[in-house]
Amino acid sequence: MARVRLHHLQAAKNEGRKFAMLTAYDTMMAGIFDSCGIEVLLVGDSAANTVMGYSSTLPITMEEMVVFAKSVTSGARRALVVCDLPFGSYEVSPEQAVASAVKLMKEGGVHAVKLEGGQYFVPHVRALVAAGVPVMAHIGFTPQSEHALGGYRVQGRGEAGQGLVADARALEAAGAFAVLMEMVPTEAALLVDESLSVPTVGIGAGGATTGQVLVWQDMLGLGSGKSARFVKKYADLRTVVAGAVSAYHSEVLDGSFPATEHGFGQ
Ligand SMILES: Nc1nc(=O)c2c([nH]1)NC[C@@H]1CN(c3ccc(C(=O)N[C@@H](CCC(=O)O)C(=O)O)cc3)CN21
Ligand SMILES: CC(C)C(=O)C(=O)O
Ligand SMILES: [Mg+2]
Repeated sequence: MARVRLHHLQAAKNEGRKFAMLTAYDTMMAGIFDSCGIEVLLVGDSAANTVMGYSSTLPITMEEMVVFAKSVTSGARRALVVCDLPFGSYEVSPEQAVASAVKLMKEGGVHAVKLEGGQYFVPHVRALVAAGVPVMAHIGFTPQSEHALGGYRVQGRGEAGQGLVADARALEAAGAFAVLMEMVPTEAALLVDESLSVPTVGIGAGGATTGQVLVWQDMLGLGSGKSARFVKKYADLRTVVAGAVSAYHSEVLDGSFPATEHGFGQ
């Protein structure tokens, strides 16, 4: 199958079809998701949480993102691979944004980048697009600004919905190929989607967006503890993994693993 390209995502919007996006951070999971037909893989800075154990996405570095990006692109044959620009790698200037994106494309092999923020980042998006870097914009709840936003909370309620529309339109005009919305009211996301020609992607943004995205450890039930309202658990991998690992553990202790067939003859 040929690579998913930007115009395929645009065609989905134009023709009223949907596409699915899922995070990936390593080559094996990327390969599985790709073979399932997931259109877009996101090398999310959520790797800071899901892989590295940080409590926010702020600490992850460019060097670390490059490692995850390389791992994902080596496992993805068909999916479009989008990589988050991590906190601190683009805000300073359009030039900084281009330098960071070029590194992720050159060393990580990704096809596009995603950056968090509204109208303020129009010059950054313009510079990236001019340099040949496809950009997905991320508005609504932007985890890299959790301290500025005052915590993990829904954005764009009431009057603020118009602010989302203004941001989204400005980012589209700057050349963003898609706009992702995180934790915004369903009605606000619908309004944004209707205001844009480019596709939208949602996480906790209702069903009106062209695309949906989830963090894979959330949707496959690998994590412990309570997950966000927008997560649907499609599997309980934590229980599956714990069961298998416990069986291995007890078989090693009681000597039933390895059996004869796991050993080599003379
Ligand atoms: N594992 C994981 N899943 C994610 O979806 C995710 C990350 N990590 N890291 C980066 C960002 C942060 N995100 C998150 C994480 C948690 C909530 C959350 O706990 N939401 C609560 C409270 C919402 C509120 O108070 O309004 C919820 O119940 O949805 C939201 C967004 C989304 N992203
Ligand atoms: C939650 C998604 C949209 C993301 O940005 C990430 O996984 O880092
Ligand atoms: Mg992210």
